[in-house]
Amino acid sequence: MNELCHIRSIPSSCFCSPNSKTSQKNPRQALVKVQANRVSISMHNSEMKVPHVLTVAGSDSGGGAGIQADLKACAARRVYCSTVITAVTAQNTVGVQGVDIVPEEFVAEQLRSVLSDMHVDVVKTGMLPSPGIVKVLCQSLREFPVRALVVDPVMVSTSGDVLSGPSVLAGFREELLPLADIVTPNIKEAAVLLGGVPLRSVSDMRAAAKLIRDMGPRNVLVKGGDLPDSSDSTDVLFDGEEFYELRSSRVNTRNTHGTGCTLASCIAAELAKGSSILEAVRASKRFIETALDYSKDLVIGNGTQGPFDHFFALKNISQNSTRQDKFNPNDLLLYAVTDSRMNRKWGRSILDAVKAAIEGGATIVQLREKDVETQEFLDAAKVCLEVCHSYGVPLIINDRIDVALACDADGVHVGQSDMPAHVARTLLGPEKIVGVSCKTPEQAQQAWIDGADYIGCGGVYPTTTKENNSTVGLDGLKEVCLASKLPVVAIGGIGPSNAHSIMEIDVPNLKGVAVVSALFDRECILTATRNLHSLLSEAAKLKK
Ligand SMILES: Cc1ncc(COP(=O)(O)OP(=O)(O)O)c(N)n1
Ligand SMILES: Cc1ncsc1CCOP(=O)(O)O
Ligand SMILES: [Mg+2]
Repeated sequence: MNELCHIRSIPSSCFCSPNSKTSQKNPRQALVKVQANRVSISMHNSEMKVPHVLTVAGSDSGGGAGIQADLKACAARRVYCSTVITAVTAQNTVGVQGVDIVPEEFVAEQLRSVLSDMHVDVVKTGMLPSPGIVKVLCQSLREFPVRALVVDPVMVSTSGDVLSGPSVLAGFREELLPLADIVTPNIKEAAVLLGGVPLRSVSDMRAAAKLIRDMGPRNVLVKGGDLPDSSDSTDVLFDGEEFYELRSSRVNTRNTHGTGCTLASCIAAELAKGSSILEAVRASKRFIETALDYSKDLVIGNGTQGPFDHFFALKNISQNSTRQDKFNPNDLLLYAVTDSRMNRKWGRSILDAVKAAIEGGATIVQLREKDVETQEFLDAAKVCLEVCHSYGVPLIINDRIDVALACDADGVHVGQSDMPAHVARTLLGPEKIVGVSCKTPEQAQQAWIDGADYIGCGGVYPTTTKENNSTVGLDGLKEVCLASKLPVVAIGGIGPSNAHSIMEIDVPNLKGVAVVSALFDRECILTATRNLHSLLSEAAKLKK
């Protein structure tokens, strides 16, 4: 049995377990526990919960990986991050020019400074360059238990330079991994942990995950980004019972330096916020995919592997715009729009419909519930939001700004005769997503002025889902796209038989299709969504 508390075995309302040594060692936390007995830190009469990750890793002078990546990842995920530095590397986008290992006594002192004073939820480890450092870390974790331990078994840099030699392997296998809640090797690191047998396929990754789990960690994520000849990046998560194959599209870019550190830090940050392992991994993979996509053309350094931008969400702010762009236009690829009538016809709850669509690959979801009572709509929106967020998928509410505000949804979609888009923007603030329906170039230009994030253009083809809805056809769709800088999603009568003709329109801001009946008026939503998603992914690749 692991000495660390398992993340799922602790109720989210309890930070310090009653037997936690931390609460005895740290008078401030003990005070908090007695006074408040819940997840909070008392400060000047106000209570503020601060999820906290401690990263134990090496410094990268180039700023792309290591401690620097961890700090940026945690900040981007809105989690506090403290740092224990194990080594200082002289490093850039070309490679690692030098490594200076911090003496193990001083690593121990840093650990004590942080853990004896601050309430750390999750420890994440990166470069652990000597057996002595692995040992002092394990001692500290026993002395100051935390809620979860994420081990990124960093051994070789992206440039191929060795960061931790084979001397640390025994400490990893015997002491550190048995304490870990999750370990995140890439295929090379998994091979090293298992004594050198190379991994060449997803089935090798599954076998490796099983063998590594036998070393003691509760979950193993084998990252397949380096597998040759695959168009997707597939990672295998094994929790001792189930295997999950988690896919993301491979972004064609040189800027991948620091992805391993960032992924592990994001997982740690999500665990610190209370997510389950599966939710944390899913959200983190999605974060990396989006960050790489936004950063694919960045030029930092002259080497072969550049860093990427963790703060893509602030992109528009840094470009002097007043609008904060937390929205990724690529999310519009497969926009699933629910319909209460169809759910009723097939005897499904809104939640079941949404779950199936997300499982099938929907990249954004809209609740379009025209004839449900407000209370029912709000309750459904709340549970759907949880599910959507556990998959990193945004949830948009159709028409009802009040419902969007009440459940803190990611945004709203309004039509030309609904609440005007500029009013929706004012009510929701800069961080939420506002989508607006447009049929004409004039409406498309106004959508930009009003502060919308995207345009829904249609009906492109005739539909029975929306009554009295005139169609714009492929030409009308193209005109709307050309009239605006905003990303556009096509809607109306779209399904597997005609989605390709939409995606073939040669305009860069046409990002995907929004679909109701081709997903929700089907016997199996999962299969329908999966089929359409694979078709759209292929079409999007051709567009790039
Ligand atoms: C993505 C997307 N595009 C367009 C619409 C249509 O919205 P609207 O014109 O307000 O019509 P209703 O959906 O409210 O009937 C949409 N919902 N989503
Ligand atoms: C909401 C909406 N707005 C324009 S067409 C449409 C309905 C799209 O539904 P379907 O995908 O079933 O044709
Ligand atoms: Mg509407």
